[in-house]
Amino acid sequence: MAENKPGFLSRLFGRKAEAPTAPEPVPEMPQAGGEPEAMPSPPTTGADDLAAAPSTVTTASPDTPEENKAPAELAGADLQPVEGLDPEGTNPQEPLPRIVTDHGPELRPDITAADLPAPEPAPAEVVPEPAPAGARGWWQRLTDGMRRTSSSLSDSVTGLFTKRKLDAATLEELEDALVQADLGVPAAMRITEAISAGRYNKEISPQEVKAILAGEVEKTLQPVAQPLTVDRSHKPFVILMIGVNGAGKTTTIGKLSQKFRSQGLKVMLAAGDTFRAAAIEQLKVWGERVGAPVLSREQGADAAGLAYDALQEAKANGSDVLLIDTAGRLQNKAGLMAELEKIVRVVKKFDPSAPHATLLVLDATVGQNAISQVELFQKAAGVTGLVMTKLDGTARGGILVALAEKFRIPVHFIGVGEGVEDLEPFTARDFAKAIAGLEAHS
Ligand SMILES: Nc1nc2c(ncn2[C@@H]2O[C@H](COP(=O)(O)OP(=O)(O)OP(=O)(O)O)[C@@H](O)[C@H]2O)c(=O)[nH]1
Repeated sequence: MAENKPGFLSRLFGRKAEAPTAPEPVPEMPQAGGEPEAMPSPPTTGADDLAAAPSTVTTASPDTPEENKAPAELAGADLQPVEGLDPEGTNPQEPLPRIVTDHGPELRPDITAADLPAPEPAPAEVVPEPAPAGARGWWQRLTDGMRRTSSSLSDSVTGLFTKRKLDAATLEELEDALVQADLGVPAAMRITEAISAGRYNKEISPQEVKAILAGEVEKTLQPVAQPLTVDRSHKPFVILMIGVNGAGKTTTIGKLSQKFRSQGLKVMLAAGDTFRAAAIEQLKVWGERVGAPVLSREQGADAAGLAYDALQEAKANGSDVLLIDTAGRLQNKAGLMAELEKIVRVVKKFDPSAPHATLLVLDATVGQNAISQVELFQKAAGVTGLVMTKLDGTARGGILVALAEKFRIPVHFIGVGEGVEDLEPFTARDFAKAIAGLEAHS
């Protein structure tokens, strides 16, 4: 990673630190070497170190016109065209296909089975089995999940501060370790300065450094650590799930539904990722598992129309929460953005206050690239909250600190594994302690 930061010494001697203007997009999906087009899409593992795995990134050929190239923000997205899909998602004449509802009435009795194209068999998608309930406590799940980030930071701290005086070189190395863990330059500088304050040229124990680190991280995260509250005055409370493909939207919908169901809420799901048949199937499996009806149509159907019908049905059947899945890839960035804008517009026609929450799902393994994803989706759909997934698959968990510092968007949940239980409400103190490698009650 090439982030520019003034060194500790130069700051000490007065060179003014410049805050970084734009983060450098870092494409993070593993590349198996040069030409990924012909590769089949492998299942996403969440690990960021599988250098030998075939790439899922679609790379533009040199002949691709500039406007059709995938933007850096969609690094990791699998931008494949789907025949018959309106690329801009704006065709009002698009015929409405029959609605397939797993539980509940058919909404288009005027269209019969004979009108339908033969269903395309969807490739099977593995949906992880739920972990036995109560197998691990929340702290255990959090620290297990955060182990790669915390051990990388905590090893650096222990290595740097064991029986060593706190001097400029040590602080510089600490700053580098914090930047490597994706906390961002401003936070890394602030933390280093907090650690050096009043202790310069003195000995400081690794434990003390970790405590100061945790305190500073907590201060940054505190304002954004906000629970997702379902406002019961909206029935249904509509949650739009957005994010690039593979970020973990569908899985997070499953995990969230489980939480809502266990609170006694009636939940309905809309399979708005009509781009990929497997995504529709995956959502149905989750729906069955958590006991939530899923409204879906066939692959390639108009996602905005489906969202509208889902809202109508959720209202009719008294659902408390409607979760709408969306595609994370389309032909190009313009297509993806147009589809999201259209979904929001159409949902508002039914209920001007909806969507009541628009959650951007971010994959922690993409590191700094998460910053450009927030900017992109913010423009298209107005993000109200973040869910960060796959913190268990990366040492780059510090990206949440950089995001909090830059955007101040609420962070509701973090994903620390593939199981249904592995979605933790985001709390600043716990996350800060986990990242610094401290015990729960230290
Ligand atoms: N390790 C880990 N894996 C996760 C987590 N959340 C999701 N995954 C996995 O990430 C992969 C992609 O998740 P999906 O839910 O299919 O992602 P999506 O954003 O819906 O992707 P598309 O349907 O392709 O748009 C799946 O294998 C999930 O099991 C997490 O917190 N930790």
